[in-house]
Amino acid sequence: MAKITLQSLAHTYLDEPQSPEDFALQELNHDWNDGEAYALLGPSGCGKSTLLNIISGLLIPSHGRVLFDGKDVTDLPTADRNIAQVFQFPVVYDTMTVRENLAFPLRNRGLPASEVQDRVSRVGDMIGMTDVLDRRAAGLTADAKQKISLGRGMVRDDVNALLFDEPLTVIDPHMKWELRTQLKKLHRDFGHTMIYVTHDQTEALTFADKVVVMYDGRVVQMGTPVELFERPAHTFVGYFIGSPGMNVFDARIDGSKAQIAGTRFDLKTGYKLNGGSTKIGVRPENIRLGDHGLPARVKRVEDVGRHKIVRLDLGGQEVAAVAGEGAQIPSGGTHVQFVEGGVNVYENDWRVPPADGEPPLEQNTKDAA
Ligand SMILES: Nc1ncnc2c1ncn2[C@@H]1O[C@H](COP(=O)(O)OP(=O)(O)OP(=O)(O)O)[C@@H](O)[C@H]1O
Repeated sequence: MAKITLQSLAHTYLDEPQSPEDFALQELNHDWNDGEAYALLGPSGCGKSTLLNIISGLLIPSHGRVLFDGKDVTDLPTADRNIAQVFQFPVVYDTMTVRENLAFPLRNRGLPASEVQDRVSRVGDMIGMTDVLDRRAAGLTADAKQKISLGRGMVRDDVNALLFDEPLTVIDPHMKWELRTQLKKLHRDFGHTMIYVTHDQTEALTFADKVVVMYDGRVVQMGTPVELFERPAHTFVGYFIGSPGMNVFDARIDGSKAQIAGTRFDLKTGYKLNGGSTKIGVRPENIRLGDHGLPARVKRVEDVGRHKIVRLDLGGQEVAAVAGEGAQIPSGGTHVQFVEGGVNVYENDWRVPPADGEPPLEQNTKDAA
């Protein structure tokens, strides 16, 4: 396995870029640690495939370098990077059996027959295809063929990295869950460096140690699922992660005092700001309804099983709050309060940490007084 370093990496598909908007990938500098599982998450067109293709060698970046364990591989073709890749759609040899397909990357490298057999039966089990190992791939469904592709990607344990580009798109929902669990187990057992591209937050958050969130050609945050949830570095991360996403309010902030829709309140901690546009982000899970706080009006209540989502109007801004299954929701006028530690402050859409430092993350969910 290898540590992957991206040095001043950027990419434009244009020959003569005129402005930052002409870049599909804005400049980034990152280390992807050896043995960690990363998810690359973001909406369509944000640059995920561009970045993955640069790492895999399918695309030579217009700017910057890619290093594997300190060795510059920027100009090396995919075949010389010693990586395994699984794409959105199956790549299998139809004339071969499932077993031969799975064994192919191992035989190619001259592994002894007994080792090939061992690994193939283990991977066959992992993808739920033990019973059909001796069937030809030609007659199988697209779903089954994609499982073979996944298995082939996972069968070698000597690759620098395993790269997945939306590999579960054609898999049925139950098997998706199963395969994700298996991929996680594979990572625990073998410690591959894995990069998994997806636009599905559930997939990203359940699979990865670290999630890399991309937006508009930029990496806006690289963090653990808890960090992304509790401290979104950019308002986009707050909005994109979570269901519903984070509420983002236009706010005036002066030291430790804030004002939303004409009502002032105490943030309990100060923020050093530089005169940019300021916002406050609060997760729906960190909003309580009651007799005190910011005046709001209940617009509707959505019952989603284990909890309710309350949609409110706060001075013209829409707010979502999560309430317990049995909670009594007032109709019409009410007040909203923010849970202490559940408030994030943003300037020009980037998070500003409290001036006196961050409290530990696990203490972040105490109820407000
Ligand atoms: N071969 C290409 N030539 C020109 N522009 C491209 C090319 N491939 C991608 N782009 C552009 O680069 C930007 C990033 O695309 P990319 O495919 O990397 O995004 P993505 O996040 O992987 O999207 P998706 O999830 O839809 O695959 C988009 O604006 C896209 O139109």
